Amino acid sequence: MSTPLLEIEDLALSFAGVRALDGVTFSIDEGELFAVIGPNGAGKSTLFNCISGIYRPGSGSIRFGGTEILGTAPHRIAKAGIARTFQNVDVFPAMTVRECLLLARHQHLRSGALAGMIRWGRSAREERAALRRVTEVADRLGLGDLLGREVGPLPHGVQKRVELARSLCMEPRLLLLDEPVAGMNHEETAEMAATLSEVNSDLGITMLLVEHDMSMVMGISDRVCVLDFGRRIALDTPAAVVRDAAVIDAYLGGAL
Ligand SMILES: Nc1ncnc2c1ncn2[C@@H]1O[C@H](COP(=O)(O)OP(=O)(O)OP(=O)(O)O)[C@@H](O)[C@H]1O
Repeated sequence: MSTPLLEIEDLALSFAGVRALDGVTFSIDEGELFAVIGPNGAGKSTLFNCISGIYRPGSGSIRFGGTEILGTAPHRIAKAGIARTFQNVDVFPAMTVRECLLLARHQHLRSGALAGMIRWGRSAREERAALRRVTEVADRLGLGDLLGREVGPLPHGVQKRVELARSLCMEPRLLLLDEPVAGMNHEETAEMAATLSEVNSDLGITMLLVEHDMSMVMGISDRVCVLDFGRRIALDTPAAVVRDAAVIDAYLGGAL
């Protein structure tokens, strides 16, 4: 059997006595669309912040592609292939969609400013490749016609797409999606769910999704992990999780 892409083992983190994560263990295989759900305060965002290196857990282990990443700086974790989107749209409003995506893509350009001045040939080639990649991603996410538009005035649902596009421009192996359909209407939610499924199956990008919209989660996820008060109370297929008595009691009774 191949090594899982992400292995979370016995992860624990407390804030002033509050156990935000309490011995959480699970692993995600390459290519999976994996969801983490649970009531408010269950520890979902804390988990994301531990994986992306923003929080340092008190104990446990996080292995990515077989390598321990716990204690690694956030920019190195991003460079290693873990990208994330945020619960609240976090894009620069005065930038155009193209500028926004190029900025993300820049992380992958090998030439720095000085190298760019000395070896402008390679730098120019990389810039052209970056533009090509940005255009491809924008087209895939239905943003092709909006590349020259400023992000600020765009509708919320489109801004969420720009955020997704930005993370895809980093060519991640693992994408952490923090409430990708929060604040979206029914139609936008259905479109985003279809896009995430496509990106997962067509580009083979493994996804870890946190989301409160249960019909969306259950419709697109391969497996679902349920947290409650920082502890894992279930880990199974969507069909099994919706029938789990502990999950219904802790969360789904209210969410469905
Ligand atoms: N920086 C922090 N300082 C203190 N307590 C925190 C901090 N971050 C999270 N917590 C606490 O840790 C627990 C888990 O919070 P977390 O935000 O991870 O939950 P969540 O599942 O993401 O909730 P939601 O669905 O509302 O986003 C909560 O009790 C929260 O109050």
